Amino acid sequence: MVHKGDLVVIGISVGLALGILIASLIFFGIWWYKKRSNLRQCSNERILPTLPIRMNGLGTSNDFSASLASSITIRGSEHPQKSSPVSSWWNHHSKDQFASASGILRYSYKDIQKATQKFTTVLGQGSFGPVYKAVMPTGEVLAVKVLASNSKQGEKEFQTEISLLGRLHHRNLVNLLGYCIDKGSHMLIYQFMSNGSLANHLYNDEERFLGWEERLQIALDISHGIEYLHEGVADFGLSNEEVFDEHTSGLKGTYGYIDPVYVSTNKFTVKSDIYSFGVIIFELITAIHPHQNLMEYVNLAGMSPDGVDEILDKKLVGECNIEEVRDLAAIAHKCLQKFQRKRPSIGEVSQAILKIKQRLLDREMSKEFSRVLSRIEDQQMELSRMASIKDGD
Ligand SMILES: Nc1ncnc2c1ncn2[C@@H]1O[C@H](COP(=O)(O)OP(=O)(O)OP(=O)(O)O)[C@@H](O)[C@H]1O
Repeated sequence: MVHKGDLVVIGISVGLALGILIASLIFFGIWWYKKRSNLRQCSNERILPTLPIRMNGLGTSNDFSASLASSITIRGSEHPQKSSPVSSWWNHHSKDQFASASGILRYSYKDIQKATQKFTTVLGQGSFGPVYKAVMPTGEVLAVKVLASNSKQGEKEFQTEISLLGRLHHRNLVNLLGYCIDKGSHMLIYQFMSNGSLANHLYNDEERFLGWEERLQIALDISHGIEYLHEGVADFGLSNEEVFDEHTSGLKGTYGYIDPVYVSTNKFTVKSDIYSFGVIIFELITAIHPHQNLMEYVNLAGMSPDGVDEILDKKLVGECNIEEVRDLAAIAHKCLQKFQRKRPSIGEVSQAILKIKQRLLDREMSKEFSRVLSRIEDQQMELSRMASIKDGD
């Protein structure tokens, strides 16, 4: 026989046990949900790594720079900016402006509009859109590439690309410093190259003349820049296989430099860059622009081993070693091979250019050595002449 009092005690006990069970379930549920969110956040961070903010010009020291293929800008004596003015500028702006996807700066449309004087300071035009000079309130000078407005790329996709581009650091590549995605515009913000483009130096008579040794060095620097992109950035997924195709990217590149295989197949590979580089090497040798029938001249010159002598830049005639010119032309011809598999890798191109450069340096050294020797001989003759005069006395 169960008493009424016992029933009450049992009821309370069961109620308490149920309450504790439900509370534990709720607590466990919240804990489990938080853990899941943290995990998701961690995996997102792995995809979009947060990088330290870089200041313009820091860590770069080289004379010439190249971005992929035809984008060749000559680096001048940019002085590294001290971090303090940038930091103080930072303090004067709202934090939202700098919400960065990858550690590089995010600029507002308004700031870029002001810095480019309402987009009137055009530096040049590339296949992705116009490039403007921007002077920031700190005095910092930047180059702003405004991407074509028909881009359907979403903010997240754009930021993912920025985070990849922001991880590229090489002394022969122009640094990406920031970006702007605002009012439907997509912009990339680069370190400003005060010496302008290679084309400017080759085709503008008012610019300083580029000697043979400098041109060889430029070819080598470009080669090293491309080598970093092709072989030094392992986690970028760039390989001998297709890099991207027309369906996702659209046909891009400047007429005259684009690999005909890419045009006909829409498949872009590292060998397409090799082709573009071949065109640039011939520009360095001939100072003929691709739009001025460069390829016709090159094809004619390719018919004989010394054919390049006929198309050598007139300013270089008598100013350089013709064997070195022919060797560089031979490398460029290989880069322009019709079949991509016959084109050399960028590593092979760098090695071949390096060999020419080494020969040039050896030649310079032996010239200097003979100069010193002949000076010593002159001095010896002068000494013995003086000695014979003294003996005569
Ligand atoms: N960082 C920079 N500093 C100074 N001038 C620049 C800079 N970047 C680009 N320019 C100028 O803008 C022009 C266009 O550059 P952009 O990189 O858009 O295209 P490109 O290299 O000429 O061709 P492509 O679009 O085929 O790569 C260059 O030729 C150069 O004159």
